[in-house]
Amino acid sequence: MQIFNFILLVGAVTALLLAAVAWQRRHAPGAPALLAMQLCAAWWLTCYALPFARFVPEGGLFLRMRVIFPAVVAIAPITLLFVLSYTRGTNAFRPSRLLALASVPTVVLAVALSPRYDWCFGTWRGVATDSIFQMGPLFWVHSLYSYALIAKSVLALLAAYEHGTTQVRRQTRILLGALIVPIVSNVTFIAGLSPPDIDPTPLGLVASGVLVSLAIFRRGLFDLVSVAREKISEAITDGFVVVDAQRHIVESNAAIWRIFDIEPAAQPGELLGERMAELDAHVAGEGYVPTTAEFVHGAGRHLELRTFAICADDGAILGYVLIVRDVTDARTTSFALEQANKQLRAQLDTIRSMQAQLQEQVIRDPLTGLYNRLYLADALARELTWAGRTGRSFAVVMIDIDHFKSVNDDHGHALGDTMLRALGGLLRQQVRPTDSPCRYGGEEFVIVMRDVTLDQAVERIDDVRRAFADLRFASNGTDIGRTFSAGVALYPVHGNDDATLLAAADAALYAAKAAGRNRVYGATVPAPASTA
Ligand SMILES: Nc1nc2c(ncn2[C@@H]2O[C@H](COP(=O)(O)OP(=O)(O)OP(=O)(O)O)[C@@H](O)[C@H]2O)c(=O)[nH]1
Repeated sequence: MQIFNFILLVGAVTALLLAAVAWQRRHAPGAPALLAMQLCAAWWLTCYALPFARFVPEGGLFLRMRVIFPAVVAIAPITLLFVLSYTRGTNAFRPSRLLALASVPTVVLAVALSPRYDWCFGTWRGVATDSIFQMGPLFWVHSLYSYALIAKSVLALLAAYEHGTTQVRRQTRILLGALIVPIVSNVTFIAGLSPPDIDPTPLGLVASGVLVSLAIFRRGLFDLVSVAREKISEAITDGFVVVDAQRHIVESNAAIWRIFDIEPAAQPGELLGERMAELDAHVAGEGYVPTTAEFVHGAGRHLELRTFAICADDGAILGYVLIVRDVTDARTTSFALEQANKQLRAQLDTIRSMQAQLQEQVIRDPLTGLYNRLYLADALARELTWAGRTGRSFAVVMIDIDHFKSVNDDHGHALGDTMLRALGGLLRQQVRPTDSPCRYGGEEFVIVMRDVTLDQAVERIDDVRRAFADLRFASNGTDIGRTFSAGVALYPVHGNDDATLLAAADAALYAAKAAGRNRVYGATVPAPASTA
């Protein structure tokens, strides 16, 4: 019996040592739960090792049971928490889940410790060391609940084993052993296979502690994973911070503090909003949605933020991961590119407008500003197409200033130019936007007039004729003026192509000149439309 007690005490010390190791690695997934697990085991083993029956002969064993109870009821839920945090890689749990896990043990503990209802849990028959424990209904509720949780833990470990790496498989193999040994010893006790006054469950816990030490020290249960994670998190240039559902900082890497240029959090648990308010806004409030955002921090630092929620199986949010990338360089480059693009676009606009100017120069007569002969060819082709398609008519008018040679000869070339410009101005003013007035060459002008009858065209040109005849030009103290003659041909009456129409208009002009000048003749109407 003394050897048995000695083994239990050694087991208790081992459990305490394991709890100390777990405390040192308390940020590793599973370490806090393992710490609690080992404290329970140490408590259980110590109570078992102490000779209660010797101190209190009457009911000493029952007293021992009562002192052990907190550890007995807590160990299965804590084991499940250990396995879940190890397999999921996080120590974060929803409070409602923790409460649900604690509910049955709390009720069992309350009933078992109450003197009135303690029989529900079990009774001791016999006296002192010869007593035998008779399990009550609550004992079975507690046992079933504990076994359900342990079964869930075993299944979670098996799943981790199935999907895990070689390293994880080695660890889970040992952890499965550490779970199964106490189960076997406990089943032996419950099934009555062990001596009635000896519960081998604590011995199972001792063996379990030995296996867990093996997993920690030989298989790097916490070290390998956390060291690798640390190395990776410090090596990556993106900053990250992990917060719980209440937005307390759980984990972060050096890059995030570098990016924000602030002192790292001394220890986990600080509020994100107090350290990095810009980030907090993206995960605060109801109705979280994953974010990809860009914002400017401090003096022109461009930061790109991505957020993810960490969710429980039922979708409830346990926390958030925020990843921040400094994209200042990329933005500066793209800004420079944008500027260069702007400049290029401005240059392109200049080239385009110069091109348009050149085009205008190609089709314009520089003296009068009217279209030139080159444009006339295009205008006539366009009108022919339009008239052919619509079945409408158009007129071709040819104008020639009368006795223009004498203006040059008697008053100088400059006055001749002024007169040509004046007629150009008149034509521009008096024709419709759809008409095309052109300088045909020398003192000859051609106008293409869209959608007119012959009479309308003659009438309009006659108005211009009168206006031009009224113009006076000063020369050496005297006023001089000139008139023009014009011939009008109509599509399709006088021709179906440009050459025929121009020839018809020219013939009418010739007739007008021959009839005494200063008049407008329609091509088919020999009689003058008007005379001066
Ligand atoms: N000032 C000036 N004169 C021009 C220009 N182009 C042609 N001329 C002159 O226009 C005159 C044309 O005269 P003619 O063809 O003989 O005809 P006209 O004197 O007008 O006589 P009719 O047409 O028969 O009434 C010539 O003296 C050309 O030198 C020009 O751009 N500027």
